[in-house]
Amino acid sequence: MERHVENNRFRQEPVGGSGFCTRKAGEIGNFRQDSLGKLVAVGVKTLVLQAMTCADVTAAGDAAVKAVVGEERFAMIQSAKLLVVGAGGIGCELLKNLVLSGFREIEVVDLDTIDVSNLNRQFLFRRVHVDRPKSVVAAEAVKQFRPNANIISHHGNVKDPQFGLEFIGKFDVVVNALDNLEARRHVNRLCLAAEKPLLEAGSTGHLGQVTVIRKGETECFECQAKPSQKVYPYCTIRSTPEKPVHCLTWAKNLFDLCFGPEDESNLLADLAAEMRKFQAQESVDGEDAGRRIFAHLFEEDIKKQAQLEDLWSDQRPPPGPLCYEDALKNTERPSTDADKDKLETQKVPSVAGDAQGFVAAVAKMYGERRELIGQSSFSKDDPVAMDFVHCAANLRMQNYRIGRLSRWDAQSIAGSIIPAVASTNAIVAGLEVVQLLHVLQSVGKNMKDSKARTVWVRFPEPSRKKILQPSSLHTPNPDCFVCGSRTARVALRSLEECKIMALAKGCIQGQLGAHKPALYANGSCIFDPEYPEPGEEAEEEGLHPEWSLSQWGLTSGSLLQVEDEGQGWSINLVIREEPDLDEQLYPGGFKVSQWPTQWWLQVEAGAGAGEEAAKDMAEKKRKAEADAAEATAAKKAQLDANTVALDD
Ligand SMILES: Nc1ncnc2c1ncn2[C@@H]1O[C@H](COP(=O)(O)OP(=O)(O)OP(=O)(O)O)[C@@H](O)[C@H]1O
Ligand SMILES: [Zn+2]
Repeated sequence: MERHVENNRFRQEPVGGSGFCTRKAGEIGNFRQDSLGKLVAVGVKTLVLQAMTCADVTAAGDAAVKAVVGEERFAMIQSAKLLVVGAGGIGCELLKNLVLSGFREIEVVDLDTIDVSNLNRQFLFRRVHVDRPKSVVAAEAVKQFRPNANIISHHGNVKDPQFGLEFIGKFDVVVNALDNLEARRHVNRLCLAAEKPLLEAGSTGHLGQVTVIRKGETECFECQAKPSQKVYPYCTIRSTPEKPVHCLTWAKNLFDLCFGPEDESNLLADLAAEMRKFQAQESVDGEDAGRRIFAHLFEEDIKKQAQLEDLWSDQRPPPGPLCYEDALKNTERPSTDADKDKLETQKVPSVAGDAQGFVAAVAKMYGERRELIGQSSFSKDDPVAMDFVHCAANLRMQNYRIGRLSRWDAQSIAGSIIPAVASTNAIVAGLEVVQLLHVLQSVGKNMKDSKARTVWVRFPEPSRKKILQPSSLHTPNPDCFVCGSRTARVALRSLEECKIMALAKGCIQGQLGAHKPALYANGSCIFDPEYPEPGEEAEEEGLHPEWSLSQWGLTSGSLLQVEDEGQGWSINLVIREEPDLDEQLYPGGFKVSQWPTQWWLQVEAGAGAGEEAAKDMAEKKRKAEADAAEATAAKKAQLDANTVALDD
């Protein structure tokens, strides 16, 4: 039995009540909460599900669809050019629905290959397809339903440059079936820049959502802040873990620290120099490095932590160091009666197993993965990374007397996994097609006058016994830094200490979702994504990624322009030094907020200076925005000039 999971968490649930429009009889919201099976059977009047009953190919299918939607809509369906992003749980259902609904011009992008764990819910795939690209197999499969459909597949990351503005510009509508925030943010920005409508969808267990985004008319994907990942206080992770999740967070940071690019926002960045020592030699022996890292982290560092008397009490005893040889002797596995029905990965290993597993994972990184050292980052789907994190977290749990975990449980927690439900994906994909029809019919009209809605799938706690809940589309948030004011504030602890590369990576990429941002101050480029690390080439270009913000002449209140050409997105940043920025809440050293004018003024005025200060700030802000607009225009003119020169 394989584990089948997905992590499609994407949006907070609505607060309920206001904002939800009432359902009309016969529309998609007319379901009752009897069961999910009944849900699919009862009240289904949608085009999608009607078309799905027609398993047979081409003409008969087309005739059935035409009979349901009428000639005019059918012509619209047949000519619409669609881009589907993602061919996983929702994407497979979506592609099948689209071709059975008569759509013929479809391109699909997916970066992944088929894993055996996908087969229980991604019904276009079979065991023989394992390891083949999802986009290619999905396109082949749905073409069998409708051989007259023109389906083009792309095996690649939608963030790659070939899927930029020009590519997106070819389509009438983009339909997302993704599972992660970064890719969604990226496609959102591309669609805004290319002025193409976007259908956004996601599911988490029994919850799902579909919504419509059209520039200037509806909220974009980033108009509302997304629930951010839970942040644990730095000292809990670094010194006083109490729960397995604290140790797993530590281990994920450790993996990135050991095998990823330099990152000052890593919670264990203070260990970087020591870890680099283990990697310093040209031909590091992986096993040896593993044992030395083991001794450093689980024995020596723990001894030091145990000596910090202030941290420990009777309720919280100091951690116990673990030496490698002793760990190898501890071969007993904690087992229960229930264990006999479990898979091996569902059982907790012995401490010896964890110690050997840790060293083996390090050895693999230095063996078959050697050329990826310095470029890797933790993924729950990467077996070597997951082995490393599971064993490292368990060894730390042993240090701190916290109950260790099976690999299964470690993977669930480390990947924030909520099991995928195939029915939810099917419902969400069906709703996407319904909304797609509304969007196509709204071309040239105001979105407000269309039937397009955000629709929530809520189970097992539906609102007023309705599992499907439509709500009106919201107008854009004027303060949104992506589609609205385009100005954000970043507070940082120290301009003196913060390097420009840390700002670009930790804050502008990590928190603001930029893909490859270039940073400008006073019209000059101070960070170029082509030269993200210090080196001779960067220096030749007059760039110094390792310089601090004060070395670049920035002061509290300075204005920066961020340009992300790949995303067709730009933003103005006002930076502000806040030495008291809470270290626990903002371990990366940055706090980002949008530019809600009133709030800014209140904070500044509230700091004591009264109305005068408020006026002063308003004037400063006006000037800052004018400067920003001017600088952006100057940069654009410069870019245009460059383009002409190159073309010549
Ligand atoms: N940046 C991206 N570019 C292209 N495709 C992407 C990108 N990010 C995610 N995807 C694709 O989106 C799909 C999402 O599908 P789904 O949520 O079912 O995830 P999964 O990877 O198939 O399942 P699981 O994560 O549970 O193993 C995946 O096929 C994934 O490869
Ligand atoms: Zn927005």
